[in-house]
Amino acid sequence: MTQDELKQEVARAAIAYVVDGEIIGVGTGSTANFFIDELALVKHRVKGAVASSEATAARLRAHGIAVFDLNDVDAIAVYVDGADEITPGGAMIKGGGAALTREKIVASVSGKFVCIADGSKLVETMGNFPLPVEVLPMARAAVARQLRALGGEPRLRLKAGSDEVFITDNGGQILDVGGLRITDPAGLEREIDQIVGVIAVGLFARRGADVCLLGTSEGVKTLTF
Ligand SMILES: O=C(CO)[C@H](O)[C@H](O)COP(=O)(O)O
Repeated sequence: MTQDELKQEVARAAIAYVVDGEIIGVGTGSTANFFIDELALVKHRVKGAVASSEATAARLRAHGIAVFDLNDVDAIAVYVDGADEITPGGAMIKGGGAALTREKIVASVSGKFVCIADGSKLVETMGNFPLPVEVLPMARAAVARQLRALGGEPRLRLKAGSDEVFITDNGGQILDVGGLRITDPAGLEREIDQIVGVIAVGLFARRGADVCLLGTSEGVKTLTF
């Protein structure tokens, strides 16, 4: 099976977690896009969705799914999103698609985080995938120095195929931090969160996944944490 077929399988499996009559939290990225397309097939069952990015909001609306502002929503039962890496303990690196801050906010008010990922995302120790850190543009160099002091190798994210700096939905910039071997995800998350100028770090350890639907050649495996 191709990686895209595995993503589609887990996206389809995640529909089992949709709660009737509720507002669903929806993540960002190619796997989340497959989920949105599956959600569209059962859209009559849900009240609508809270989106973790402008791209996700646009895709939901294109399918005729109502998009709610998080400020108008008290609680979200289920949040469905992909990951760049996930450990057997449910900690994740996210933000390859640059939506880490809004993803973290929506996940923080959600009762259950359902991670959907192809099997290549499961790792014993995170860090092969450069850790995204969203920063205020004026603090970029100062934050980068502190990330270097933690042993990381930050690189400013550019727009694909261009020399222009990538700007997030929030007006932030992203430092992709290579060279880390993340043996204490919650500790590193806390440490990076404390750096002044950081908007959010793409480590989801203190609020990790509750369930991971992992796409493998033997079918969808369900990991619960
Ligand atoms: O965190 C994310 C976006 O900010 C995505 O969930 C992550 O990058 C995985 O993406 P994909 O489903 O395309 O592999």
